[in-house]
Amino acid sequence: MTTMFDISRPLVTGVPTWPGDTPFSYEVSWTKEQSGSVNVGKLTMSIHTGTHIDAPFHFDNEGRKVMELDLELYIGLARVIEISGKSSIGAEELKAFELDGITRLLIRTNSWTNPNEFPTEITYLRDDAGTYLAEKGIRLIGVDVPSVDPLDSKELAAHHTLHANDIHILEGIDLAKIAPGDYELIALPLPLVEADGSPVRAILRPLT
Ligand SMILES: Nc1ccccc1C(=O)C[C@H](N)C(=O)O
Ligand SMILES: [Zn+2]
Ligand SMILES: [Zn+2]
Repeated sequence: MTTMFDISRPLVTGVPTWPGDTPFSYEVSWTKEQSGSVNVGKLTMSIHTGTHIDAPFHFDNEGRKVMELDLELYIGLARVIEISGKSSIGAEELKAFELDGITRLLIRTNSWTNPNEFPTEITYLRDDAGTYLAEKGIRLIGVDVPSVDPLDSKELAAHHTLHANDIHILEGIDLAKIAPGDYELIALPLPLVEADGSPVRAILRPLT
């Protein structure tokens, strides 16, 4: 019996990053031979690599940092819906789904087709998605792509509208094997006091 689905993208040398962003690197900087007792690893990465959350400070200098976010939102009942083959998603597409009573919504767009390369085009959220989801009571949105906005967007309309409606953002989850339905989500950020986001280990557990 499957007790959990790992929806995190593996963090490994060569993992795709935003063009021009810091490459991911893990190295043993102090070997067992050198230290006499242990291997000690060193990690270098952009926070917006693989599966991660954005804190509002990422796109708003006055915005909250990771430690100020509400941890409760990253654990609990989440609904997975699938909306494939669209260039963008807004209120119109979302209206087709029953979202009453749902706090966390994960959207499987299937638009990041080759996980070994950074995508050139993704399904993004239109401006009216944030207002519609807020009306429905959604507080966390998760997507299977690196951004909720178009990849070349500078205005980041979806990020700002979601934030204005107090909807937290989870990006880069891997939903390729996840059937639509309800699950328990766990995707906790690290206690990075100053940070604009955090990598997360995201899992879904079937409801019992
Ligand atoms: N890391 C970057 C490097 C360059 C340009 C954009 C980004 C982003 O992270 C944007 C996106 N809004 C994101 O939250 O993932
Ligand atoms: Zn991000
Ligand atoms: Zn983002």
